[in-house]
Amino acid sequence: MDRPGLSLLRKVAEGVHGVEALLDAGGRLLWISPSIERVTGRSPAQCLAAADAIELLVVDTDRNHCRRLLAQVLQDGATRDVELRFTRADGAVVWVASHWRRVDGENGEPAVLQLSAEDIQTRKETEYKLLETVAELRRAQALREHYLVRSIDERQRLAVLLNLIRLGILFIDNDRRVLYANRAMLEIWGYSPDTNLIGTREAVLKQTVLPLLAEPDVFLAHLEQVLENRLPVSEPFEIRFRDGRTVTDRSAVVVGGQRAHGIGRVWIYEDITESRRVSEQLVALAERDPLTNLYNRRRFHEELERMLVDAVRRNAGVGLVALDLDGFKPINDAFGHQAGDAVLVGLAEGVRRIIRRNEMFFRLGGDEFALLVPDTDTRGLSELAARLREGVAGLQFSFGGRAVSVTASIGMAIFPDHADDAEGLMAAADEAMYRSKSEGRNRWTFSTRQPGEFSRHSG
Ligand SMILES: Nc1nc2c(ncn2[C@@H]2O[C@H](COP(=O)(O)OP(=O)(O)OP(=O)(O)O)[C@@H](O)[C@H]2O)c(=O)[nH]1
Repeated sequence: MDRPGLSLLRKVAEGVHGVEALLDAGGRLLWISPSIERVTGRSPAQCLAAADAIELLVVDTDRNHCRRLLAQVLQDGATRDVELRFTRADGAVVWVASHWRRVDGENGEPAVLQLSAEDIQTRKETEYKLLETVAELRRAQALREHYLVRSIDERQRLAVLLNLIRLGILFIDNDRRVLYANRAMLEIWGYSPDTNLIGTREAVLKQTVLPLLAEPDVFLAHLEQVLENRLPVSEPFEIRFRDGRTVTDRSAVVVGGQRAHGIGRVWIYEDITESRRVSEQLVALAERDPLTNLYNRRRFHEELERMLVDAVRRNAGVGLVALDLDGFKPINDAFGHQAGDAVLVGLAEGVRRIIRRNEMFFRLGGDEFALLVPDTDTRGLSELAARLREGVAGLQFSFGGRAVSVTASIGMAIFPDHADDAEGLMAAADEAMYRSKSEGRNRWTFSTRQPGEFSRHSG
């Protein structure tokens, strides 16, 4: 090639955009294009002055690979393309796409290596970002799947649990549609166990359940009160069913995870029929005499105290009537215990018929009875006593073909005329009753005590 052609070629080589370099077999730099300065911040002169250009320009982890490539390309003449990293003068790393090619010398000159390198840093950064984004997406996806599996498991566990418990659970969403109902809810409200209520409107539910209720209007008013007032938690409400069941309901607004306002309302139903029956039975056992079903001595004391407090507040009188059967033991002895029982039951029924609704009759034990009479005075109590005496004496029994009757000795005292407390009143009525006994039985007697005169006449 002639000289002008050579200088033109040099100009072209020096003006190339990418980096072009020539290296000998020892890795020494023979020539490098000025573009190296744009890519690495090092001038061609600095590069040429370096004893080992690979060490100067290539990051340490890629250097050995470069040296091997150099040897291989020079040896077999096959071109190679590889992405590697250059180090910049400021310490930063620049990715380049490099092309390695052997250039054979003319006239016996040794072959040299032509290295062409394109700056691909921007592309690499984009690639990295993309990879990071993909990795992030994969992690998020894995996490979502993990939580999905966990939430399905959780839901299964919850569904089994909710179907096992005896409380009815109903979840109504903000569109007033059923979102969830457990088995106990279906049972309480008379649905078959396989009914699917999900999506059913509240209004439709109402239509099916109202006919089951003893007081549908009361229930509707309760629903309205809870829903209109948007009560966060409603108080327990008793729902009475026509078949005799009693169910309580309570409800609460459910606040969603992300929404500040509620996402619906959960209703809890509890059938308390059985527990109510048992507790009523227990109360009855505790305060009633099993033979006559009259209130017992325990309830007598409670009522006496209560009536006295009430009487003081209202400035009224309370009458206490003590009633003891005459000659009861001989009935037991002659006709047996069962006959005695029949007399006690007959007496209870007979007295119940005589007394008014606000008067309370108690069996204190054995053949001993008591009556509490609110708002009374001497005259009222005398009239009652007369009716009682007659009523008892008029009771007719028949045991073993023999007609049997009983009489009662009655003693009376009035609060506050004869006593100013419960104990005093009982002592006064007892004393009067014993006077009836000692004066011939089958009669009624008033106490002669004065308030505060507790034990003067006792004994
Ligand atoms: N059949 C029966 N007898 C009872 C019951 N509780 C107590 N008694 C009996 O009632 C009798 C009460 O004795 P008393 O008060 O002396 O009998 P009474 O013959 O009426 O004597 P007076 O009151 O003096 O007339 C006793 O024989 C007890 O065994 C009961 O639940 N059933």
